[in-house]
Amino acid sequence: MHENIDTLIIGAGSAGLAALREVRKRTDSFLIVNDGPWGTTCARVGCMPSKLLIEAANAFHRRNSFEAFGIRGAGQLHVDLPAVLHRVRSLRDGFVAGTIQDSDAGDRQISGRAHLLGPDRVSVNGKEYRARRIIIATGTRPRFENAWRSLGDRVLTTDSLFEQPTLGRRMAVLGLGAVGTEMAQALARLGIEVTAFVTRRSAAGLSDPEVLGALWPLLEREFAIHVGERARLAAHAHGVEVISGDHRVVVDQVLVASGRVPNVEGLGLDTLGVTLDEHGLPPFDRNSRQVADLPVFIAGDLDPARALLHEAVDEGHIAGMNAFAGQPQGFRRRTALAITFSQPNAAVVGRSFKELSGEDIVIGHIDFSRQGRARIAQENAGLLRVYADRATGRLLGSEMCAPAGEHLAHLLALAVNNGLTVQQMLNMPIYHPVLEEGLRTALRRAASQWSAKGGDKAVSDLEACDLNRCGVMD
Ligand SMILES: Cc1cc2nc3c(=O)[nH]c(=O)nc-3n(C[C@H](O)[C@H](O)[C@H](O)COP(=O)(O)OP(=O)(O)OC[C@H]3O[C@@H](n4cnc5c(N)ncnc54)[C@H](O)[C@@H]3O)c2cc1C
Ligand SMILES: NC(=O)c1ccc[n+]([C@@H]2O[C@H](COP(=O)([O-])OP(=O)(O)OC[C@H]3O[C@@H](n4cnc5c(N)ncnc54)[C@H](O)[C@@H]3O)[C@@H](O)[C@H]2O)c1
Repeated sequence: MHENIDTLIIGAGSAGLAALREVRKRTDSFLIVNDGPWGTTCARVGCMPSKLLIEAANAFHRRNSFEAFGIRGAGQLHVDLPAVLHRVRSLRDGFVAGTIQDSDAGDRQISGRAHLLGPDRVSVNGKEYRARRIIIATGTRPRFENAWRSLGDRVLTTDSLFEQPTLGRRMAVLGLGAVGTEMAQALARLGIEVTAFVTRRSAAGLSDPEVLGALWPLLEREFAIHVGERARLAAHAHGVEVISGDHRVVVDQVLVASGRVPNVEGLGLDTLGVTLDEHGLPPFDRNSRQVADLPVFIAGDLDPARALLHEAVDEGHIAGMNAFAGQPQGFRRRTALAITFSQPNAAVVGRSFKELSGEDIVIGHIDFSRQGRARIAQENAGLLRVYADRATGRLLGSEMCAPAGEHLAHLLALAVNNGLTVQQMLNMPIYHPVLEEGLRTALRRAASQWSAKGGDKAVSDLEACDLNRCGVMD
């Protein structure tokens, strides 16, 4: 026995729920299937609880600049970790409840693990469904070695970190991608003695060695970083021993942040009749999300190319729309934008330094250690670099670790998205005193390289115009 439906969505994360919004506009004959807890990775164990922890950590960290501001008594403050974690969960639960409520599909949502039986057949909880269209959005899970399970709650991932009633005094963090960088700094700022283990000198997804070179010592000022062999974990009388080559550290708990793996096991992608790649994924078009020429679409982090919330949501919408299009359409994707919420914020906008390698580019920079507004706020650290095409002056990308970098990165993304040149960016008004003046310095330095005279002062931000026709006051 089987049931016929029009559309079946596998996975109710941010991508699956975005697809659901499109599907509901087009048919009532749908089913969304989710394995495990509802409420999305982002709200439950990802973006939201991590930012909640970071905000608490940064609030406490601000006490370190109080003396400089002339505010005394900061030494009296202390962190109540159970209270911090309670607030994280409490607000997080509200975000999760909102997500569940907004996406409620009544009896057309079921809990269970879906297995494909072919491009139009899916089994869930022992029942077979035949669907005209299938959207697969099963996301990822933290990379975790089976051997570590015996160490119980001493080895955490972001799936379990925020559920802890409290945390140990000493923690190791494996990996300094976005998760590791954000969490290592936040835990250190909450007073935990953190040692990060990495296999190579890289952090926060930065590819520009100068920007990484600016961020690295700032991180090292807050927690120890060991670069070496892949870390091994062993039970120890006083916790867990983390071993990397000759380097050994005993900690109370370990946070594994060494990446995420796509949820493809047991999904039955091999029944689609197409060749799977080394990650177990079928061939699909990144702009239309269609798998080969099948009525099957892929969305979200399952495809690791752009494993970020706004991209997962875009992909869900694209998949949902294209599932009903006679001829699936390719959508122009947004300018790349990735922000790691360390302090200073690390960000990559547009094309990264690595992606531009070998191209004829002009680079402008600003070192925030002497930037006015950053000094006023006692946040004067970091480096921002902009990359522009030498031939056209168009801004191509940027990498940074900068105070309020999250906002500067959005401004730059808007410019890259709209194909603006460095000179066009310099035409925008910039207030005083703001951090954007730092960005302007970087742009001016880039612009000065097109000037015959060279040097910062050779460039005017305003384009010359006929005095009779422009610059007239109303
Ligand atoms: C700690 C952390 C912090 C993050 N912070 C940010 C951030 O600040 N900004 C940002 O942009 N991004 C952030 N991200 C990334 C963001 O969370 C993801 O891009 C997003 O959640 C991906 O959504 P998704 O729908 O692809 O996957 P998910 O939300 O994981 O949804 C997939 C769903 O499919 C289910 N599933 C799996 N297999 C099956 C099956 N066989 N049958 C049925 N259901 C199945 C899963 O259980 C899950 O519920 C963060 C991630 C983490 C881990
Ligand atoms: N602010 C944000 O937008 C944000 C925050 C967190 C996560 N995310 C997203 O979630 C996804 C997962 O992030 P992530 O940081 O877990 O993964 P990641 O793949 O970005 O980083 C993992 C890092 O761990 C290193 N590593 C791998 N094995 C290791 C080992 N054995 N020991 C030490 N280091 C090891 C890798 O070289 C890599 O640098 C990413 O796609 C990221 O974009 C985004």
